[in-house]
Amino acid sequence: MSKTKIAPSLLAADFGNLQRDIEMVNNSDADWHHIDVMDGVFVPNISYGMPVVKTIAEHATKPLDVHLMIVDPDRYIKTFAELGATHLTVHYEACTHLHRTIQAIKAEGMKAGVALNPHTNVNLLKNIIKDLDIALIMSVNPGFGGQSFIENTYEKIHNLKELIKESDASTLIEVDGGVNSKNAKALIKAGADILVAGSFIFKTEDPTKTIQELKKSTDRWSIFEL
Ligand SMILES: O=C(CO)[C@@H](O)[C@H](O)COP(=O)(O)O
Ligand SMILES: [Fe+2]
Repeated sequence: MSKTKIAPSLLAADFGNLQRDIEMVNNSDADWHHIDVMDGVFVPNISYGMPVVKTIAEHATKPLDVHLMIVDPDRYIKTFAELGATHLTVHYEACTHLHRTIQAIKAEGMKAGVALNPHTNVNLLKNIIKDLDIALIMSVNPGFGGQSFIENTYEKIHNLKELIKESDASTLIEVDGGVNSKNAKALIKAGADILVAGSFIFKTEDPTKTIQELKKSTDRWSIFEL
């Protein structure tokens, strides 16, 4: 099993000190910056738009994992590529022509991901899984940070892992929402490759240390203990 990646979600950062928090992630053991873009239509919240993503991209030194919670994401694929996104994830529930959307993301030189809401069955990815770099399982309803983890996520990850194996695909499984040091081990055991964590990291006194401890544990679990 390869090492689990940690992607702090900047949605939980202090926006009054955004540069400081981006630099904290740059200088930490984290692997990616996770950037949540919400439109107030697909989800009942608006996070931030292009000028903020541009600022994040200017200061970030690690891959930019952009999670689009917007309707009709095709309209903005090129823009996010120009802004510096390295990974672009769209929602299954927001795309009519998902295959075309994934092709368009790849054509812009980005890794392509599809996110599934908690109610969406992982088997719906069967006919596209080989084309996906990432499948993102939402472990809360998208739209807000700081929500409680939904327990049937483990089963969904397990089933998705089976689908990936059966299909001979190399898709990575990302989990997003309510992730912390208590559920991380079981998530990795179920098959998660990337853990997104917002509140658990940014709402602690020393986020750098929280990332360091999470990374140390996940390295140990993914390599030696599972
Ligand atoms: O996409 C989302 C929410 O819609 C996430 O990326 C959250 O930002 C994760 O925050 P926590 O649940 O870890 O606080
Ligand atoms: Fe997210």
